[in-house]
Amino acid sequence: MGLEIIHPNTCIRGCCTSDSIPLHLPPSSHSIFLPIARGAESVVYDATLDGKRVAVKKPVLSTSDDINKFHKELQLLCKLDHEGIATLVAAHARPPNYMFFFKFYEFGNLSQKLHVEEWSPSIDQALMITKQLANALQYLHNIGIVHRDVKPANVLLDKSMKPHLADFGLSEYKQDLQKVTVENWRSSGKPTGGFHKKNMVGTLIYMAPEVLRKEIHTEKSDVYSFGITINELLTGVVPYTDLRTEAQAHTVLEMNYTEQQLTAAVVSEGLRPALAGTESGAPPRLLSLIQRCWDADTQNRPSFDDVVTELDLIIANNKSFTFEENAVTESSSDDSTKMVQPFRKDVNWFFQGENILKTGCKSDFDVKSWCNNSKNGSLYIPVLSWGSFATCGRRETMEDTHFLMPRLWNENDIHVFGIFDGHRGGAAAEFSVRALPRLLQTLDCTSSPTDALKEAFINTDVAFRKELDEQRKSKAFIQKDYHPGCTAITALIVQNRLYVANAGDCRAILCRSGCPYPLSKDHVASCLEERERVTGLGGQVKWQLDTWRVGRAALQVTRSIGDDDLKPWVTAEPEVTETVLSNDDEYLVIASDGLWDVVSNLEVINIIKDTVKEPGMCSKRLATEAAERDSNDNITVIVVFLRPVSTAERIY
Ligand SMILES: Nc1ncnc2c1ncn2[C@@H]1O[C@H](COP(=O)(O)OP(=O)(O)OP(=O)(O)O)[C@@H](O)[C@H]1O
Ligand SMILES: [Mn+2]
Ligand SMILES: [Mn+2]
Repeated sequence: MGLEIIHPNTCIRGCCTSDSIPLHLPPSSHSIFLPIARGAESVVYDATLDGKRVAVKKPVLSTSDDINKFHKELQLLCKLDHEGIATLVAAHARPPNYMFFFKFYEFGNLSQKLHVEEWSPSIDQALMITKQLANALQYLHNIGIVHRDVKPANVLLDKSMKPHLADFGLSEYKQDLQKVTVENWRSSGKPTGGFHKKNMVGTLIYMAPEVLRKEIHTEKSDVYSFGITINELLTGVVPYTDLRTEAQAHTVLEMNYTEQQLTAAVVSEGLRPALAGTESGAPPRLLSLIQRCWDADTQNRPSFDDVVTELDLIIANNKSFTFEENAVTESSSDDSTKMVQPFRKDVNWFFQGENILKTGCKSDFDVKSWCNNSKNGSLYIPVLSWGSFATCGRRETMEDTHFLMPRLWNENDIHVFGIFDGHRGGAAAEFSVRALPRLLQTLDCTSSPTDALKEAFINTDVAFRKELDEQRKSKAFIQKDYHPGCTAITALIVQNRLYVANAGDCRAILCRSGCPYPLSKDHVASCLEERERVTGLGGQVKWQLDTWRVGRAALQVTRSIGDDDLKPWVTAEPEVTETVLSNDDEYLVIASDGLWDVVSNLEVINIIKDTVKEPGMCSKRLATEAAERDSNDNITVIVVFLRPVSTAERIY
C-alpha cells in the first residue's frame, strides 16, 4: 500500500502500535460501500483504501467492554504476519470511527463456499487447504496465541482458493486463558446474556468437549475445532446433520438435536460428526488424523507441530498416489509406500472426471450468442433460488451424484443443474458429475443450447468409456465384467428458456399455474418407443422377472452414460425439451427415480404446497417422504424456484 504512516502511529489510547500498518487514516483515503456480512459483533463492508479493494470490519461498539475488545483485537492483529492469516492492511482506531481494513478475499468464507455454492473440492484442493490452515495455526500457537473460534466461516478464500484464517475476536494469549475462561463463564450467569449468547451460539458444533463443559480452554481446543472443520471440508456436510451418509434417512432427518442435547451427547457420549469416507478420496491417514484431533482427551490430540508433520507425509503419499495411479504396484520395503497400496485399486472417478479437460481445454465459446440481447425490455427473466437434498435411503452405498451450477460462465441468466443415478457401481455417476458440466462449458460457439447438451452427454459417455478401457488395460484391478453406468438429467436455463436433457429414468417437472408439467420422458424398456429403438439397432429386449429389460445385463433403462457392454443400443444421446418460461411457472423439480418410484408428479406438487417455500427444505421434504414410503433406492432431489418467494411464505 502506498499509504503514508502518520506518526505517532498508535491508537487513541496508545496501546496499539505498528511499524508497518497505518493505525489512523485520513477520511479521503477510503470509501466504504455495501455490507458483505453481518456478524454477531461486527459488520463487514466492501470498501476501497488507497484505490485498492479491501474489506472493512466495523465492530458494533455499544459498551466500554466492546471498545476494550477492539483495542485488544487490534494489538493482536498488529503482531500477526503469516500468509495463512487474513492480512490487516490498516486500521482506524480513533473516535468516532473504529475500523479494521483487511485485504479482500474474493472467494468469501469456506462455509459459504461449501454450503451455499455447494463447492466440492478435489482431494488435492482439500489437502492444500488443510495444510495451509494447519500452518497458520502452528504459527499462532508458536507465538503463544490461541484462536478460539476456528470454523469454516472464519476461513477466507482468495482467488487461488488459498485459505486465510480470520476473526481474532475471541483470541487470547495462552497465559491469559485461565483467567479469561473463569471471567467469561462468570459473566454468563444471566441465562441469555454475555459470553454465552455471543460466543456460544453458532459455534457450538466446533467447540471441544472441555469448552462445552466450561472447563479451561487450551490450545488443544483449537486442534479439536480444526478436526471438525477439516472433516466438514471433506464431507461437505454440516456437522451433525450427517445426511448424506446415514442409511435410515427418515430417522436421521427427524433427529433434531437441541443445543443442550447436542452438548450432552458430545461431552458425555463422545458424539462426533460422521467421519468422511474413503470415497471422498481422503487418504485413510488423514481420516485417522482427524479422529485424533477430535479426541475427547486433550492429551491425545496432536499439537499443530505434529499435525503439520503428519500432513506433509500424507501429501507426499497422495502425490505418489495420484501420479502413479496406473502404475504397476511393486512390492516395496518403504513404509510410506505401503500405506498407499490399498488405495491404488480404488480409482477416484470424481478426480478422473475432473481432469477430463487437462489437455486441449479451449474456452473461446461466446455464450452471449445464446442470450437474446435485443433491447426488448419485455423479455421474461425468472428469478432463481435453488436447493438440493441427497440421501442413500435404505441402500448401503450412494450411487447418485448431482451438481448445482447457477450463473454459469458468470452469466447472470444462465444456470445448470444435473443429477446422475449410478448403477452397477458409482463410477459413471461420479465421473459424469464432474466431467459433464466441464464439457458443456467448452463446446464450440456455433451449437444451440440443445445441441450443446446433446454433445456434452455424448462426449461424457465417450470419455468415461475411454477412461474405463484405459484403466482395464493398465491392469488397474478392474474386472472384465465391470460395466458401470448412470442415467443423467440436466436442466439448463438461458434467460426465459429452459432446456432439459434426459437419458434414462431421472425426471424433471415444472409447476406451471399450480399443475405438474412434465419436462422429460422416462427411457425404460417398458416404453414401446424405446423398446423399438433398441431392437431396431439390433439390441435384445426381453421380459424378465417383472418387466422389460435390455441385453444380458438385463438393464431396465434404455439410455445411459457408460454401460459399455450395451452400447450402442443403450445410447447416451439425451432427448432434449425446450420450454419457454413465463410468470406462470413457479418451480422446477428434478429427481432420481428413487423419488418418482414412490411419489407421483401431482403428489410432488401437493407436498411442496404445504412446505416452507425454501428450495433446500422442499428438496429435503420430498426425499423424506420418499424414504418414508419405503423407496428402496438412493434419492436425490433438486428444487429450483423460478419466482421470488415472499417472506411470509418462507417462514410460514
Ligand atoms: N477480508 C475479507 N474478505 C472477504 N470477506 C470477508 C473478509 N473479512 C470478513 N469477510 C466476511 O465477513 C464475515 C464476517 O467476518 P468476521 O468473522 O471477521 O466477523 P465477525 O463479526 O467476527 O463474525 P462472527 O459472527 O463469526 O463472530 C466472514 O465470514 C466473511 O464472509
Ligand atoms: Mn466470523
Ligand atoms: Mn467473530
